[in-house]
Amino acid sequence: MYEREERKKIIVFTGPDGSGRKSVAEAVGQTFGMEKIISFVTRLPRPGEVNGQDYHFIAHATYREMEEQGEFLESVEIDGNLYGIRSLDIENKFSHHDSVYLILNREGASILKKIYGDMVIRLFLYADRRTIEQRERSRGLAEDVIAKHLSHYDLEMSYRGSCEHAFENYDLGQTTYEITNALEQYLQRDLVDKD
Ligand SMILES: Nc1nc2c(ncn2[C@@H]2O[C@H](COP(=O)(O)OP(=O)(O)O)[C@@H](O)[C@H]2O)c(=O)[nH]1
Ligand SMILES: Nc1ncnc2c1ncn2[C@@H]1O[C@H](COP(=O)(O)OP(=O)(O)O)[C@@H](O)[C@H]1O
Repeated sequence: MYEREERKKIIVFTGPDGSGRKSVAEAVGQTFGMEKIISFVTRLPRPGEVNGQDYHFIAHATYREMEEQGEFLESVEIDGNLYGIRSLDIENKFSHHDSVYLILNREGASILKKIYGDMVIRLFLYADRRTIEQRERSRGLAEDVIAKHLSHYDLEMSYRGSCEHAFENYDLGQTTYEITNALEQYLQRDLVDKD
């Protein structure tokens, strides 16, 4: 039992918005057979976002009810929207998988670290502000969203030194390769033959 608990890991992808956390997390998640913990959010879905895949998109009142019931492990407000992780989701995923991953801002990452300690590995991704701005624009994000994201840039960047690992992300393939190598020490690869 103790040995199994030791194997359980929570991989947190953090860093400024637009640094590539989601793109890298999806690739690395597949390699290790890790399950993503999907957050609940009160913001509206953007074009292309899928409910239950990107987020659980819920009404503000529903979020508050869940919060009152004590369902959230952590809950934060970002630019007027509420974001939270349900405790039950982590427990359920852990009953079938040894490792899970999340994409969180610095606040969420530090709350999880406080709760789960050594089980949490924080991977900090970053790129320079100009590159991030260009990426977000070519991704088609609205100008007001880009501006809000950039307004958090310096604060998010200041979290780098607190994280277990940090990766500059300019070449997606290279970053994914480096993160996969770094995670080998914590996780076993999903060695299922996909041919
Ligand atoms: N603390 C915390 N942060 C979250 C949660 N879900 C998402 N985030 C982060 O909060 C920020 C949300 O920004 P948003 O404009 O919605 O960008 P998105 O990354 O495209 O969804 C991003 O940095 C997310 O990674 C959560 O449940 N808790
Ligand atoms: N190394 C990279 N080179 C070029 N574009 C990238 C790279 N990494 C991510 N992107 C692009 O940048 C945008 C933001 O990436 P995303 O993974 O959504 O970031 P985050 O989850 O950190 O906000 C996306 O359009 C993505 O395709």
